[in-house]
Amino acid sequence: MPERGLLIVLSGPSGVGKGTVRKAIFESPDNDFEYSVSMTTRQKRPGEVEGVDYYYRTREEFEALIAEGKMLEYAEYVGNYYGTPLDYVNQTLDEGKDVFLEIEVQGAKKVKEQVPDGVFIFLTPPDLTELKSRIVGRGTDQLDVIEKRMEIAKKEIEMMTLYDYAVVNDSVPLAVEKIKQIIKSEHLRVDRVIDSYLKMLKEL
Ligand SMILES: Nc1ncnc2c1ncn2[C@@H]1O[C@H](COP(=O)(O)OP(=O)(O)OP(=O)(O)O)[C@@H](O)[C@H]1O
Ligand SMILES: Nc1nc2c(ncn2[C@@H]2O[C@H](COP(=O)(O)O)[C@@H](O)[C@H]2O)c(=O)[nH]1
Repeated sequence: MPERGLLIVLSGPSGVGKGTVRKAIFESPDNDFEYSVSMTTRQKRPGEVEGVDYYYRTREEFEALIAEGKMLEYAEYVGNYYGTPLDYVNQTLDEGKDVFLEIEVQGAKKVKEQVPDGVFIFLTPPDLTELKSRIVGRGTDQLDVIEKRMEIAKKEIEMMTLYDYAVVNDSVPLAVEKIKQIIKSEHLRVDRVIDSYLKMLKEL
């Protein structure tokens, strides 16, 4: 059986650039992570594709999946549910592949409780003014939603202490490189490689 893969959680406030950084990581020719597509009850935005950006479900469908224990985590964010389907994550980790989640902070906290040996990376904005201008510049949200996202962002930044690493997203290529380096180092941690060495010693 292959060694179980690593669960990588990229989180941080709305608009910091999680999606942009994650897409850049997955577009790298050397990428070998598997992306866990989330499920949401929010409306599909122009250009988004079912099964690629999200699985779009009704509230009733989402709540049924929660009741059946099919979500690794879920959170309600600005009036919609967002969550990580459990089976895909477990199957892919069991195949020895690293799974990458891009989720908001409440959900990341729940994942940490269940998978404490995951790698938890908090993406931070250079400052709050820049964060707001990124959300406004993206042009996907009405003013009231932008204000809600900014209020939530301030509380989320306070939760950074729950994470293993903080990466400032001042430049996308630099943030991508730092995240790749973090994951490479995590793979070399003694507690991750010790089992294979112990097995080798037993076989001597
Ligand atoms: N390093 C950066 N410098 C300048 N702009 C950036 C940077 N990273 C991302 N952006 C821009 O910021 C905006 C928000 O990025 P993105 O949608 O990736 O954020 P997000 O954290 O995934 O947001 P949400 O959590 O709401 O989905 C986008 O317009 C994106 O192009
Ligand atoms: N807890 C979870 N949060 C998720 C998941 N998938 C995405 N998200 C986060 O939700 C907000 C809003 O996303 P948007 O697409 O409406 O801008 C953002 O912070 C995402 O990272 C998930 O499965 N669980």
